[in-house]
Amino acid sequence: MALFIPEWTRASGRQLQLKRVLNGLDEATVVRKPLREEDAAPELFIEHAQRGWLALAVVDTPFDGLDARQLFAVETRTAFDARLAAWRAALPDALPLLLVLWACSEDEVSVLAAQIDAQNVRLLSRERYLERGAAGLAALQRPLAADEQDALRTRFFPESSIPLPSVARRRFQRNNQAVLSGLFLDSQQEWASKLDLDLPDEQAHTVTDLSVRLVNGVAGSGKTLIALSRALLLAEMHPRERVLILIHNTPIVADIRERLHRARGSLPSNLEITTYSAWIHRQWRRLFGPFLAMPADPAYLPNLVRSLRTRWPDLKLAESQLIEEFDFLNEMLVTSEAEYMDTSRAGRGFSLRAKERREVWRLFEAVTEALQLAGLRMWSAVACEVCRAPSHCALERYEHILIDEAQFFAPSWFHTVKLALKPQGRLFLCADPNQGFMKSRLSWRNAGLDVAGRTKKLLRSYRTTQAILHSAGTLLARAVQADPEHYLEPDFTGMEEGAAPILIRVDSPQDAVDRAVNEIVELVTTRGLPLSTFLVIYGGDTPKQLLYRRLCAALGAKRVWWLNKDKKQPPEGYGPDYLRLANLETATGLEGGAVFLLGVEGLLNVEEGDAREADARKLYMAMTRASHRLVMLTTEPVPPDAQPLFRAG
Ligand SMILES: Nc1ncnc2c1ncn2[C@@H]1O[C@H](COP(=O)(O)OP(=O)(O)OP(=O)(O)O)[C@@H](O)[C@H]1O
Repeated sequence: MALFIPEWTRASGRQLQLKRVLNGLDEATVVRKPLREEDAAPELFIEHAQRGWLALAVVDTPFDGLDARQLFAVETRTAFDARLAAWRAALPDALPLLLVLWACSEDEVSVLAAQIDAQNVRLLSRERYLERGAAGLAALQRPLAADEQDALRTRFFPESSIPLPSVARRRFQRNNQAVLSGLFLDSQQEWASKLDLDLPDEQAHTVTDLSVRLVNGVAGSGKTLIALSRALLLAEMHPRERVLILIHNTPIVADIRERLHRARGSLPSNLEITTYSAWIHRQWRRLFGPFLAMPADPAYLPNLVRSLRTRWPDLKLAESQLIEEFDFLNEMLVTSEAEYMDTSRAGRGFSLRAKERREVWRLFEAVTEALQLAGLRMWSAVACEVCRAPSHCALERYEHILIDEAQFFAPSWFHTVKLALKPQGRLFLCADPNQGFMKSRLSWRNAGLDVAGRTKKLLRSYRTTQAILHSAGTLLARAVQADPEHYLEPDFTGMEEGAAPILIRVDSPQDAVDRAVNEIVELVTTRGLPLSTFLVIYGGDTPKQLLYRRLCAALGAKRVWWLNKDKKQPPEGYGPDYLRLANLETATGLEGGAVFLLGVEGLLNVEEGDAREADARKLYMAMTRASHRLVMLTTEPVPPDAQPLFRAG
């Protein structure tokens, strides 16, 4: 069956008849309806990679109103001629236009056909349209030149153009023929971006909880593009509705804003793109007042835990584990000891016996209370406090909330997001379970989201090469359980082969810094690559200040955008060319033509268990940031089974 973009959810009787025929077209066919009210737009466009294009318009005027010989039809006939001329003028000459004259018999259509001299127009009665069926439509389609297709889509479907300039190269080919122009979303992406645009009224009333959609896609499959494209479209279609995009990571938000600024200048005033953290702080202040205080000293909380835990001397967990568990309790919105005893801790990395759980709960209560007395809270408690506020009237509300990187959102975060949706508001999630999953193996259902039957999977990566994705995927598969909710198998069809990641063995973290900087300088000077091609990701023991200083010394003091330092904007504002530098923990969503990974050896050589899985996902995320060249610098030998996945540097 053909792919309808957008889906036809609200079809009238006439449209149902029209659709019955369209349904018979094969699945390589796309049936698009223009979203904008425009006189020169026919009702729909049919596209097929081989057969080409066909425009279709339905004309309701009866024969009496169209027949040029009829005395009283002058006005309606003139209007019809003007419309036809407008359609033809807007369409490429080579694109056939089919007019279905819904209210005319076949004989009447023959009379009218003789009166019309427009080029490349075919008239059919409703009866003939239904009779000829999908095969009749297919026979009318004609190929268009690439520039004509681009012009057509730019005019009638501008919302499907790619909203961000890419810093990575495009990787796969459409039908193994023409290389994608890179101007537009592919049909699956476009379909996802236009889901539920016209939820019918009856359905809207039956949506009891909320309307949610999930796009689950492998790294580089265009999830961020889809979210942006949809948000821009919604903001334009509904200028009085508020649209919010939330992303977990600060650097990717800054990066997107910079790229959007380059591509479009300003954003629509009803669209906001922000980090969850900035957003929830704002919501908290709206509910509780201006003073949202958290411990300023990073040692405050561990010290507090250390002093209070003496009441439970049998508790053997490290302070860091206890704090992690408190975060879990906050994120799961656990309200009582009994509830905690019933909560699944699957994937938590360490087990707890019932007695330990009880003690952890009591310590958690004691810590929370002590913080409260000091007017403080843990970061993870902010969302919780918003959820538990006596009234939510002061919250900002939105008609549409879109979440990118939803795999990193905790249940309490989703809860706050739902509270901020207006009645009948829509939630749109993009996630890659391969890159992590809510810090533990939770399901969407655990997070209070029913995505069954409302999930779209994207398995092809535009960003990276087969070789890089294969290496990253194989390392990940060593560690994760084959659970479809938490692992997506990429589809390599049509992707550029590329070369395996480069592995460089060095003696120390300082050597890794020197070598990476030298390699980058070499590529910049010998190949003339712009700095924006490069993304340097550091983890673990990398001396980050040294890395930053060396990069600045080699490339220019203001040419390095350290995303964890200059959090909002590049050092000299938007415009100049920058190399980007990011901490491993906050590199999600970013991309680079050439990516250098330092300090990730700890992720390769990990023990069995849940920590191994979390680390493997992190490494997968970091490796798949690269579109073309991936260089990994390590101070330790790579495990023998992983060696064939790399080439020596
Ligand atoms: N249809 C397309 N045509 C050309 N390039 C595309 C297309 N879709 C995505 N891309 C490019 O692929 C890269 C990855 O896209 P994007 O960042 O949206 O993917 P993602 O799924 O969010 O990735 P990740 O989850 O790994 O961060 C970008 O450079 C984007 O411009």
